[in-house]
Amino acid sequence: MVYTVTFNPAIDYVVRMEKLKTGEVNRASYEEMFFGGKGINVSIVLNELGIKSKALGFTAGFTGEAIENGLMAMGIDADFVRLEKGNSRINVKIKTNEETEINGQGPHIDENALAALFGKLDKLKDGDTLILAGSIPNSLPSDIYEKILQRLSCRNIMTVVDATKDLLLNVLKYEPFLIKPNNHELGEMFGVKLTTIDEIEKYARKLQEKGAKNVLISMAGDGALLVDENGETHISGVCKGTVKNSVGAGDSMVAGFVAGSAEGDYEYALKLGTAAGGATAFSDGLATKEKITELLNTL
Ligand SMILES: Nc1ncnc2c1ncn2[C@@H]1O[C@H](COP(=O)(O)OP(=O)(O)O)[C@@H](O)[C@H]1O
Ligand SMILES: O=P(O)(O)OC[C@H]1O[C@](O)(COP(=O)(O)O)[C@@H](O)[C@@H]1O
Repeated sequence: MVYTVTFNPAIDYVVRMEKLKTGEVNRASYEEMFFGGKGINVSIVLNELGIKSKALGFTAGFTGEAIENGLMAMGIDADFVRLEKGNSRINVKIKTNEETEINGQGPHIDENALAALFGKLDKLKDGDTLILAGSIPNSLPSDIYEKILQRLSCRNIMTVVDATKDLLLNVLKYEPFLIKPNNHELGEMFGVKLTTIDEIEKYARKLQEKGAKNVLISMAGDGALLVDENGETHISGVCKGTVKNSVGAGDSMVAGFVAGSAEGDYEYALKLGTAAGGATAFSDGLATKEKITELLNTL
């Protein structure tokens, strides 16, 4: 069974306008809402690819209820811990000729709620896959992902971590199966600006030296680089199309890679991940199976 954990689910409120004028009233030419947060996005795209997962994490208030109902309507199995106070986030994504995002902090997660999540994670069995994805609310310490992996380390569970900075660096010693920072996040972790593919590979290998098995570096419109667990480097192709909304492209890539590695080798996993990422970038919402297949055939 595949489990995703989203500590900080969100409703993604996407608005389009020609130009964003700060300090003025702006009127949107398009608006849409999507149920998101990184782990949830991974569950949605896995579902498109025919892989059932259970979405875990925390929800709160009326927005949390809407997220739970939305996932149920999509046929996604979820088992969130309901927080007593606050509301799940509404993340604002403003599309002009560039993308501006305002991601909320998220509700407070207290010790009882955290213990409830740990109780659910304790039920994972050998052979299960656990995908930890996204930021954590400020109320939690930055070693929370590390604590989860430490707790699971005596079981044979395949782990995927899509996070940044310390949240990611702290887990590497538990040898996650896959990590997927983007090229900017990779540079940020080492305090450097990465401009060439050789530099990106060099720093991806540093993450592997710290313990990660497969290091997948996404590079938006420039595709992705994978250093696989056998030490081989793969450079993806690039999908061609018109970008509509790249929110969730990284999560889609994670879902595609996980689905692909269950079916074939790492070269295929990278292709499916690339197609899924591109399919989301070229759609108003997340990737559909149809769009992923269309792009996969071009790679
Ligand atoms: N504009 C684009 N054109 C083609 N593919 C894209 C585009 N944006 C994203 N993708 C695909 O989706 C993957 C993940 O996107 P990226 O923006 O790097 O992730 P994140 O959202 O985590 O920053 C990329 O590696 C690429 O394969
Ligand atoms: O948990 P974070 O880092 O605040 O990110 C949450 C946001 O990331 C997303 O999951 C999209 O992530 P990506 O664009 O990196 O795939 C949105 O759905 C959500 O609003």
